[in-house]
Amino acid sequence: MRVLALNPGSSSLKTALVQDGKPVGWAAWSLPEAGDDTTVVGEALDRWSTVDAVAIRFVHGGSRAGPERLDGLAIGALQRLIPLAPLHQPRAVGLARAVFRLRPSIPVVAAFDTSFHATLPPAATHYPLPREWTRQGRLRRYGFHGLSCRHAARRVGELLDVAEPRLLCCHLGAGVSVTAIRDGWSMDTSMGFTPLEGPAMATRSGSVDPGLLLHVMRTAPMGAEEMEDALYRRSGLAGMSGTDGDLRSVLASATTGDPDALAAMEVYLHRVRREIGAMAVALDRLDAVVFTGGVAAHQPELLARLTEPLGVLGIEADSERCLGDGDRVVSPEGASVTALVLGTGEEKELARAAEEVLAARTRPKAPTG
Ligand SMILES: Nc1ncnc2c1ncn2[C@@H]1O[C@H](COP(=O)(O)OP(=O)(O)O)[C@@H](O)[C@H]1O
Ligand SMILES: CC(=O)OP(=O)(O)O
Ligand SMILES: [Mg+2]
Repeated sequence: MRVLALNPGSSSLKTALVQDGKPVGWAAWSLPEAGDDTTVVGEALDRWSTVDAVAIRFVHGGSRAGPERLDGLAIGALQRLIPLAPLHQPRAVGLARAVFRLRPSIPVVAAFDTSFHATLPPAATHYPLPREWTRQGRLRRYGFHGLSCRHAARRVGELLDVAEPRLLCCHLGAGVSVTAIRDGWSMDTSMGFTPLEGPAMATRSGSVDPGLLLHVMRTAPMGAEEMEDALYRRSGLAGMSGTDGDLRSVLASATTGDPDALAAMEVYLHRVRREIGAMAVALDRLDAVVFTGGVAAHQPELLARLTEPLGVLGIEADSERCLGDGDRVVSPEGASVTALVLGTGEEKELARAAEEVLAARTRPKAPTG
């Protein structure tokens, strides 16, 4: 099956043609350079003319436990989740609508970041808020980067000779999260109700004391839109350093001795380390730590600096090994935890989801009686 995978991230739009599980074509844009949804989809469908299905990454799927085939009704339901993932969900909805417009006969499958975390233990999903707020089960922690985590768990299973591996998946892209995974199951994760919780990100604040936000609301009153803009688009590395938040820009400013950029890097690394520590306690032992996402792929030299103070958890990365290519072990010989850099497998997981959903639809029904 030839699946066109569409992966709208917060700083990029990645597309791939995946044939029988193997990516055979790839195109990516930095945002905001990518054209409008119809142009992107039109170009992809022209480039890879024979496509059996389109798979789209939706970061928020609410309580959906697995991928699903989209129709107009389903898109409408996903559109209602836009306020819970304002950097991602509008583009995913727009891409789906563009495929329907341009090629109404191609099946479109949505795969959700949140589905991987649908089985999180209750203690990891529940917010300590008034019962009246949480009773319906909607105001809870959902978790994100699930397609990336699923791929990381799959690769660790293939690469390490360990039964029921316990691993941490550190996704370092424009969004940043850390997830504890036990034998393929999510045990805890740093992102929550929205992809705003957790470490500092490219333009997102990550976790801040809610009391600080209350204070700001009182002293500099602003509406929800303005607060959303500040927390999602004007905070994180961008807000701290005065750059666009791309790690390349922050590192370039830090190299010139810019004090804000230097401080931003320290805060960024400190907050990722803190989440690594927090997630480790969701596992009864630690076999592996995976670094993935654009930063792990393109700034692997940062990983030795990131892991330097993590010896207390047995996590180490060797600076020479970090500089290698492809999926690789970066921990030194004899380290108690295997540290790996893995390519981000979201597009492969998208294609797999489309194959699963469409195979289930065409499979003949088992005879009854
Ligand atoms: N070609 C590249 N060269 C160097 N760094 C890159 C490159 N592409 C991405 N990055 C780094 O990866 C980060 C974005 O990660 P990525 O996972 O692609 O983002 P998204 O969250 O949009 O999916 C950027 O901040 C940048 O530091
Ligand atoms: C969920 C999320 O933050 O995704 P990305 O890193 O692709 O922006
Ligand atoms: Mg991404």
